[in-house]
Amino acid sequence: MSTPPGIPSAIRIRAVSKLFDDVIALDDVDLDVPAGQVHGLVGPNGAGKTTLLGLLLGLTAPTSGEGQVLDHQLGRTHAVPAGVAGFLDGPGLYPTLTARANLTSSLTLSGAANNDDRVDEILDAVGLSEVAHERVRGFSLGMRQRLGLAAAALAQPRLVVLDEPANGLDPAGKRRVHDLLNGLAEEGTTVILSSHRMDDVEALCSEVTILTAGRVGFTGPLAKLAAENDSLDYRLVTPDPMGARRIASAMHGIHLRDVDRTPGDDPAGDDAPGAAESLLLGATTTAALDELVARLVRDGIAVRELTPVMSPLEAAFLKLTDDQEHSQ
Ligand SMILES: Nc1ncnc2c1ncn2[C@@H]1O[C@H](COP(=O)(O)OP(=O)(O)OP(=O)(O)O)[C@@H](O)[C@H]1O
Repeated sequence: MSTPPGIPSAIRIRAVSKLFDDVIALDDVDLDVPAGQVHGLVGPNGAGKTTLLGLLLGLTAPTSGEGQVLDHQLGRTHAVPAGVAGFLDGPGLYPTLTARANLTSSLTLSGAANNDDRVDEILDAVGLSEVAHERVRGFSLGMRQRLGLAAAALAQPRLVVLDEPANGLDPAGKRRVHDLLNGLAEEGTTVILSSHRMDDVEALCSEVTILTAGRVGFTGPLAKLAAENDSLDYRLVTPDPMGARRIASAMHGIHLRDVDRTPGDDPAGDDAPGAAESLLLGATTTAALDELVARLVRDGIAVRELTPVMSPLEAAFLKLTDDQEHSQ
């Protein structure tokens, strides 16, 4: 998906390949990320995600192709390019310094004036105020992740590049990280993050790039991914599975997969009136699904639950990965 007219581009990469000896880590990659977007990068192990993030951070240069990251040409740089912040393989922190001292020293290193209020604010945002004066060497993985993110945000970057930012975080820590990243994006910062956690990517990102074996399998809005899926599977929970089956089987765009009784839904036994069963069905379009619900309701068949078995992102991820495995 190219950057819409009028919106500045944060990342514009064209035909980039990266080889490590005879290993093709990236193969003819194009990528456009407009300023202010939270963009997800997903793909199986070895797909080239870290290599791509490394290029954005100036850690390595492409073998061929070209690209612009903020105002810089893609290439190996001595330090992370101005305006860019982030980390690969966990944040670089000083274990013998306190959390607070890590942040103030990262400000000093970046040449910015010390700003106690901003440091306090950011420590609070990542939920580390209470341990601000403790040495980082005693911190858990999740606490280090949050402190690394705080250091990245403190630099007031225009682009944040993150590898698995929610790694090791408990649900509360994850929510704080999500809030911080969304806050950065609202202020106009572009965020690009790589993750194996599809739920994180779906919660945070408006657009996603799926890499398989170094190539871009899909890039664009998550909504487009959903629309492009041939068929998604849904679980329908209803007390009248036979009635629902009859209606679903007569409909275009709906495919019955199987019937299975939902565990724990029927404590009174199989013959209990109103016992709910779940029906697995595929829907080729959301319109077909809407029509199914309308018909069920019209026939007085209760719909207790209708949920996707797999998200569009997960489904696309698996399909692209399968296609790639079969083509090898
Ligand atoms: N420095 C390197 N030297 C040699 N090969 C490398 C190097 N870095 C990456 N590779 C290879 O390039 C390919 C892409 O690796 P990369 O780490 O970018 O994938 P990834 O998508 O980040 O994987 P993961 O999800 O496992 O972190 C892999 O085959 C990897 O072995």
